[in-house]
Amino acid sequence: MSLIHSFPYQLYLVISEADCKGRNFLEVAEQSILGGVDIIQLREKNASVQDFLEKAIRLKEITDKYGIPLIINDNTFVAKEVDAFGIHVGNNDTQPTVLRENLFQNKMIGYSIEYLEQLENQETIVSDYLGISPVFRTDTKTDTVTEWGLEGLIKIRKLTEKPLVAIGNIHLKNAKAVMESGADCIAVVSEICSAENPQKAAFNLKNEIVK
Ligand SMILES: Cc1ncc(COP(=O)(O)OP(=O)(O)O)c(N)n1
Ligand SMILES: Cc1ncsc1CCOP(=O)(O)O
Ligand SMILES: [Mg+2]
Repeated sequence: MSLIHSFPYQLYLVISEADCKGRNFLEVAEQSILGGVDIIQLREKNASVQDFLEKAIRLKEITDKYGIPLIINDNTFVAKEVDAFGIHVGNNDTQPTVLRENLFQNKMIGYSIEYLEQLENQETIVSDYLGISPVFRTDTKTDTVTEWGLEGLIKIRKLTEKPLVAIGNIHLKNAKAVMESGADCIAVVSEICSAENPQKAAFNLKNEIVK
C-alpha cells in the first residue's frame, strides 16, 4: 500500500499534562508551535477517558488555530470524537490494520517499531509513519523493549522507505546525529515539556535539525 499521507514534519511534540510538571500544558503546546513544532501528539496515559477527551478538545482548538495536525495516543474513541488528524499505536494497542478497516481509513496512523520483524508485517505496510521507539532509553517511558541506538536507526532506514519518527531521549545535543542516521523527524517529550522556555527549546531543536 502506498502512503495515505505525506509526512512533511520534522519536529514532533508528544505531550501530556503530567509531563509539563505543573505548567499549563495548553500554554506549553502553543509556545512549542510558535517555536517550530510541526505536529503534536496528546499522550495521556493515566487520565480517565472523559478527562483525556476534554484535554483533547482544548488542545485541538489550539492546533486548529495554527493548522498543526493533532495525533491522539492509543485511544480510538478520543481520536474519533475530536476528529483528530490521526492516531499513534504500538504493539499493545488496536493494530493499524484494524484501524484502517474501521473508521480510520483516511486518518494518519503512526505505529511503534520495537522489533525488527515488525518491518515485514501488514501493520507496518498500512501505517503512515513508524515510531522508532526508543532510539535511546528514557525515563519518560520505561516499558520499552529495544534501545535501537543510532546503529539500529541506520539499519531500519535501509530496510524501509516509510517516514521514520525517532523518539526517546532526544535532546539538542544528539538531535542532528539522529536525523543524520536516517530519521525524517524527531519526537520529544522532556526536551520541550520540561524546558524553562518551551518556545525557545522548540526553536533551538528545529534550527538544529532543519535541512
Ligand atoms: C511518535 C511516537 N513513537 C512511539 C510512541 C510509543 O507508542 P507505544 O509503543 O504505543 O507506547 P505508548 O506511547 O502508548 O506508551 C509514541 N507514543 N509516539
Ligand atoms: C512516548 C515514547 N515512546 C518511546 S520513548 C517515549 C518517550 C520520549 O520521551 P523523552 O523525549 O522525554 O525521552
Ligand atoms: Mg500505545
